[in-house]
Amino acid sequence: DAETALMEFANEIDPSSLSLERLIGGGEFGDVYKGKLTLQDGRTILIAAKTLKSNASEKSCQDFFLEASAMGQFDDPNVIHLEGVITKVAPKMIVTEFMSNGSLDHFLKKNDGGFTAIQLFSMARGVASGMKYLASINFVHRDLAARNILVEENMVCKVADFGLSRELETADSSRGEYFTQGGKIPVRWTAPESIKYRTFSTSSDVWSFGILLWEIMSSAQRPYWDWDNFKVMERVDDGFRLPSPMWT
Ligand SMILES: NC(=O)c1cccc(Nc2nccc(Nc3c(Cl)ccc4c3OCO4)n2)c1
Repeated sequence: DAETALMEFANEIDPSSLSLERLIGGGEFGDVYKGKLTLQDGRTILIAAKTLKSNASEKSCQDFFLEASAMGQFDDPNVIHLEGVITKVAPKMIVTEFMSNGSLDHFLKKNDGGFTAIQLFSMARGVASGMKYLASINFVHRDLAARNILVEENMVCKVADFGLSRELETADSSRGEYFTQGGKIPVRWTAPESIKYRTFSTSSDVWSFGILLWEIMSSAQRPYWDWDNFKVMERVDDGFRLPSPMWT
């Protein structure tokens, strides 16, 4: 199960080496804090710690540790780095490197129009590089969007938030598809075949990357604007595609 997998891919952090400073976000499973971690070599690094609510369901606990065990297997400069987990005392935590500029959608909105084309392309390239790495190890993200990309002090972008990602379980390796049992699908970012047949693949992640590029070039406007999800699905099925954002 997820906790067994976790032990193989994640360090158990001694809670006494961790200090939490401020709340930086809230999520489905719990809150995210900025903090400091003292490493075994004595160095102190900035970290982010995602906590698991004490009243979390068994499924939430499994999903929480699935995300951590996924991150623990990754090793790429454009994929968020897992420092470790706390599982032996409450609250359970996932601890990662700290990305000081937060999520890409907020970063783009906050700096609306303030970036050069080179800066925007550099952010896009970083995401593409992280996703190329994930595809090379057969990981399908399934929720690639600007909200799930984190931005470092030097504007380096890293793929994060693997709550929906799954290792490719390919019945038919030539097609490399993952079948999902159910659960919410982020319609505006999801490929038509994934919505229709609930099949996800590296190809469907590429579709999501295209929507993310539109977000980058439009200062994180909402894809398809104020259309409801049914109109998005219907019009995309009919061949509609997002227009190039106006970029002066
Ligand atoms: N500057 C800010 O105010 C700020 C706001 C939001 C996030 C971060 N930064 C930030 N840095 C790293 C990770 C996260 N969030 C996150 C994710 Cl997405 C997945 C799993 C996990 C996380 O933290 C520990 O485990 N966040 C910084």
